[in-house]
Amino acid sequence: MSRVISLAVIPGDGIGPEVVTEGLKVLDTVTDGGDVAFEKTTFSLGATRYLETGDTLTDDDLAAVSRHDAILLGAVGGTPGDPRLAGANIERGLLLKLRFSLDHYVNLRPSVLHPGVSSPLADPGSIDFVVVREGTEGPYVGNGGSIRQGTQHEVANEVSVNTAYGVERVVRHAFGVASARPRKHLTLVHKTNVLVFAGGIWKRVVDEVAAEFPEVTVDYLHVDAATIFLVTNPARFDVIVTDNLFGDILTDLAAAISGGIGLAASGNINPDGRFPSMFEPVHGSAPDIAGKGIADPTAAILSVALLLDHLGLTDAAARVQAAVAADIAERGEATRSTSEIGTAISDRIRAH
Ligand SMILES: NC(=O)C1=CN([C@@H]2O[C@H](COP(=O)(O)OP(=O)(O)OC[C@H]3O[C@@H](n4cnc5c(N)ncnc54)[C@H](O)[C@@H]3O)[C@@H](O)[C@H]2O)C=CC1
Ligand SMILES: CC(C)CC(=O)C(=O)O
Ligand SMILES: [Mg+2]
Repeated sequence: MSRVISLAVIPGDGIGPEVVTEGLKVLDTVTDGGDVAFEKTTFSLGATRYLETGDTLTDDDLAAVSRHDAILLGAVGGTPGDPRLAGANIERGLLLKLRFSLDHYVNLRPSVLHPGVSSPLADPGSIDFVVVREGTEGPYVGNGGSIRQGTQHEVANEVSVNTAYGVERVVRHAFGVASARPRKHLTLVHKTNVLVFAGGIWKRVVDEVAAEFPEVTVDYLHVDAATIFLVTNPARFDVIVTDNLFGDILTDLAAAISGGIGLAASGNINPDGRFPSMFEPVHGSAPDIAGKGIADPTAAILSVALLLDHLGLTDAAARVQAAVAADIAERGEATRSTSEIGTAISDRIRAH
């Protein structure tokens, strides 16, 4: 064995553990007999753990997770509105704390309409784009507050933070992604007509960095118009760069048009390599279907492919992607369980 990779596994809540099981099944298959071994440590973190212990992500948890080469996460969070979780804020206290502490400033979310997948769009054309979502700033940083809370005179704010440092590094990364793709096109999505300060910095930085990438063509869309074109002409997109909030929303829409949220994978990347990057499906813990064995594990499996690619294991990543594409192509209308899908994809990898 020439290389050992330490992997922190955070199955999380709801369907998280169900889809992570299938992701690991595929990871074990694709690395079986090779010269790379994954040494996995499972971390019990999430709403379930919070309800049992009152802990969300302690300093010790964070330090322990950080010591790994990479992280695979299922999903965290309980049923929206569950009063027992009202004070916990699992999403901010766990998921965002991980992304911020590990400096995951690139949130990479590819969307591809695979052959055989039915899109809700009448005429989707070709869908093959990647959203580069900023991962450590924007309105998600917790820069807000409320006065007179709970009264009729309450005033609440949630301020979007956009630093020149933070915007520039993610924009430069997005140009690099665009430059490496055949179409070499980048679309900035924001709302510069109204959010003049936040939008202004994004527009200025994109214009400046564009000069370093003359091979990349650039355009701009307001986020509301971007939602129109994602539905009417998704083929126009190659790389989208946008802030944390717009990227969150647009990537659920991107998933929906390209076959569903069960297929959408993502990577929270620390490009500098100072911290482990974290790979996870775009979807959440889906409490409405948890425990039924019907969640689609494909997004988690494709997240494993992104993880392998990030670690430089490009052959293994390509084998997982090919097996997923083949499985999707032959899916048809048949209903299979979460485990059956994971096993079918593993079997395809083994057979090739
Ligand atoms: N990265 C994470 O850990 C995320 C966590 N959340 C949390 O997850 C919980 C539920 O959030 P929701 O807004 O309901 O979003 P969700 O993504 O969990 O579910 C939205 C809809 O998509 C369906 N769905 C999701 N994943 C699926 C899969 N793999 N196969 C088939 N159907 C799937 C669900 O059944 C539901 O109908 C909340 O606590 C939320 O905060 C939400 C998004 C991301
Ligand atoms: C807690 C949220 C930021 C999670 C989410 O919806 C996402 O990252 O897509
Ligand atoms: Mg989201």
